[in-house]
Amino acid sequence: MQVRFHKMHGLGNDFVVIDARAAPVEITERRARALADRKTGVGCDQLILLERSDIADARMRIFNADGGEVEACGNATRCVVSLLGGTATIESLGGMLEGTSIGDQVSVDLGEPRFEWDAIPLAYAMDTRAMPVGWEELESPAAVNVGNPHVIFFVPETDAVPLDRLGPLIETDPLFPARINVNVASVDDRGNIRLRVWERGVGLTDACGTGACATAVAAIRAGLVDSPVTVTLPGGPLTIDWAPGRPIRMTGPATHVFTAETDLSRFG
Ligand SMILES: N[C@@H](CCC[C@H](N)C(=O)O)C(=O)O
Repeated sequence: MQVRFHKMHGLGNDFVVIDARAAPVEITERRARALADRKTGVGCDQLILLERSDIADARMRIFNADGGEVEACGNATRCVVSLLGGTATIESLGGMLEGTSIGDQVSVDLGEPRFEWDAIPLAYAMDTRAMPVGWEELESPAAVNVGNPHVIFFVPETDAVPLDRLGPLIETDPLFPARINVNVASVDDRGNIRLRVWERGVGLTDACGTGACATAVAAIRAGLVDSPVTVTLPGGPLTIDWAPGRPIRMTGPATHVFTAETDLSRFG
């Protein structure tokens, strides 16, 4: 079965986007994992499937490179808005999203963050501003759900953290029944944060839009920075705007790399 796909990225966090609004496409966990494989498939951090929606311009389904379907992806949301053009609404497992493209920049509204321990979700009750837990030098994280679950460690220097070793340990810790995205952040000043992310179901990525949102929200909530704040990831900067009781707004680039066709039956 031949399908057309778009290769896109947001600050290096890359996607295979299949537009299945006109003709349904079946994606299984095995097929998503095979498509995402960088050696034998097309290669991407996330596979994005666009379907028809009765309540929005499109329904966005997100599959991590390990094949698991998840609720939210900030960088992919910007890419999908730029693909749909102008101002677009998107239905997702994480909630209703809305965004606008202005040149190569896309601004998206990701809804309100959740802080309750069972909304993260955590295995048991604790204060999500500073949780009394730690993994080696990473201690007292905050947790925020921005459609998907994030834990955030504020550290003096992000590059000094062995995230490739600690990321998988934290992602799969029983404290996080849905697993978790792991963020390590350094606050440079009241307008700037540096961030590295170990993504659930993927590993280290060049950028994570929801990670930037969760980190900015945790830092604003802790009084460490002011909104809007620039969050700089290895792939580049995102601007995050948030105040309590308001939705999170993220602005950054969306890049279309190429459009091609592939035979889906190759991938199981
Ligand atoms: N790259 C994404 C996040 C993708 C989903 C995440 N790995 C999860 O499992 O929740 C982003 O830009 O937000």
